[in-house]
Amino acid sequence: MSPSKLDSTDSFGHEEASVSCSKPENGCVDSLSIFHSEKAVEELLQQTPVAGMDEHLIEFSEALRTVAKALRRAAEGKASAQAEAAEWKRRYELERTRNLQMEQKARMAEQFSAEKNGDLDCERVKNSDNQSMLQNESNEHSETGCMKHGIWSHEVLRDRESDSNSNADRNKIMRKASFKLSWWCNGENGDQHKHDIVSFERGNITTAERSSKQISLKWESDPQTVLILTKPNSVSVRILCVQMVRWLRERKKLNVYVEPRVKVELLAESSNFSYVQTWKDDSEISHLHMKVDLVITLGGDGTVLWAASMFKGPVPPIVPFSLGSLGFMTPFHSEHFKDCLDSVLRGPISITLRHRLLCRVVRDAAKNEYETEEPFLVLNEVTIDRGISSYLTNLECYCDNSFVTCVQGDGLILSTTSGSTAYSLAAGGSMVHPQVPGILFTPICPHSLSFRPLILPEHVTVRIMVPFNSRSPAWASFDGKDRKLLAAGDALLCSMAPWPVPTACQVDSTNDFLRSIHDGLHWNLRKTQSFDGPRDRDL
Ligand SMILES: NC(=O)c1ccc[n+]([C@@H]2O[C@H](COP(=O)([O-])OP(=O)(O)OC[C@H]3O[C@@H](n4cnc5c(N)ncnc54)[C@H](O)[C@@H]3O)[C@@H](O)[C@H]2O)c1
Ligand SMILES: Nc1ncnc2c1ncn2[C@@H]1O[C@H](COP(=O)(O)OP(=O)(O)OP(=O)(O)O)[C@@H](O)[C@H]1O
Repeated sequence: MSPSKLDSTDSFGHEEASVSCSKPENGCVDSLSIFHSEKAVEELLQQTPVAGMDEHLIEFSEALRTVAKALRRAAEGKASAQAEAAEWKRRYELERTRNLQMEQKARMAEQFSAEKNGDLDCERVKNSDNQSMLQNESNEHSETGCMKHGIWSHEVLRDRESDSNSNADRNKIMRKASFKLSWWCNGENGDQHKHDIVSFERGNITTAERSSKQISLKWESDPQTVLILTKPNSVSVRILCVQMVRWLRERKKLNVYVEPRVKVELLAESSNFSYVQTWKDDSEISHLHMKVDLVITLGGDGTVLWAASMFKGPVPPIVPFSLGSLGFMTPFHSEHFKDCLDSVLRGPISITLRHRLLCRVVRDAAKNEYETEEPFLVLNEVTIDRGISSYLTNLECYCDNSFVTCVQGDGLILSTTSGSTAYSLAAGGSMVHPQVPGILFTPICPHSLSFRPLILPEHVTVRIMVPFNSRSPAWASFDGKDRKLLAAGDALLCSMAPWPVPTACQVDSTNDFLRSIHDGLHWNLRKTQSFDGPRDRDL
């Protein structure tokens, strides 16, 4: 610190009044020194005025007092901003730790499940009559378990489910079909499984793992249970659902789950549908991912969003049939449903791993109790907008701990790459291949000429905060649903979720994406220029 000193001695030889104002190294004045300065001015003014004292000295002292007050206010403001920043940093660290823990938990659960299944298999090999079948399985497992031929992960998800109401079913083992995933990249052969993302050998930086790979799913045991989700209030969907349920049960011998509403519709059609399974209360939905091998959606993109929203953790592969108007994420045609499902059930199939965003609302009022509201998982986007308010939205945006910008406009969209062709596109964002991991940062009608959309990397946490000086609250909505009020001081934290949504492809993820932007959006449709006309003859 280097104190700057203002000394004055009046012309009558009075005692020297010393007003010191200390200045820290970062150039900001600290509040303690300002307090001393102000006190010194106060003391100076309280001294009995000496006859004939220069009026200028009084004016000067008044001015000095005003300056000291202003400096004190500034320092107080800074201190409170620093305290707030520290608080947010703490919350950010908490969020990061929580995400890491969640990922770790998921990994451990996977490992545990794989180990458990390994044990289960061994026991069954010993005990079961059907030894040969299990022997084959166990051979397959050991092969995939060691990541041969660039194939990752053998995931056998099984759970033992005993139904207490039925003796016959008591010992029934409900099996989830196991599958393996593999992926490839142009130019790579058997060497995909380097785990270093970036290697630095002999001074050359090379990347081994890139995220946009075509992923292929191969069943290791036959799928047995299918969940069908349908768009409500559609006659064509209802008719197709009836045909599909029958075919899956009678021809494919599969267990079929539907939503309670659909079960009622099916029973109204025929009492033969009593074999169709459903759930009684919503808490059972959280266990669905352990029972279901495959999810089929009959509807448009909204039905795919609906299906994804039902799974708050891992999502089984989804086969989306198109019965909507646009169908960006629904590549399968309902007319050919038998052929499509035959080939999906047989495998292998290309899948698109659609990344989701994990969004958490943090209330200012809940500063000290971090665990407040249930997080949301979105497949398309989270939108923060002005709702019914006619004022500009004012949103402070941070990426990890760095300030990004202040959005003044109708709002902001934080989108996945799958959502890049939805609301974000309408707001001027770029279209991005769904397998590119990243967070799109797209303003809605910003009142600024230079606010271009951004794409942020996958590993960041974005924080959107409604500042205290905002004229109105903001509203957050998740895939166009569940609106939440964000009052001044509240914030929304958003990061990449560990559970993507695997959707089956018609061809592969790139082909399907390009088909969608051509057929669905008529992207870059223009009449081809004719050959006749002027041309560069001399080049
Ligand atoms: N101005 C806009 O474009 C706008 C406004 C509000 C919401 N939306 C989108 O609607 C979505 C909710 O869909 P919904 O079906 O429940 O509502 P909805 O019935 O209002 O349909 C919205 C439209 O967006 C299309 N869509 C949805 N996801 C898409 C995607 N990933 N790529 C391309 N198109 C997509 C749907 O096919 C549908 O035509 C939101 O997540 C949001 O992205 C768009
Ligand atoms: N199983 C379901 N239960 C409740 N609501 C659903 C279900 N499936 C879809 N929805 C909702 O119904 C609405 C319309 O669905 P969807 O987008 O699939 O049909 P669409 O509008 O005809 O298709 P498109 O969007 O392609 O034109 C969406 O808001 C979606 O959230």
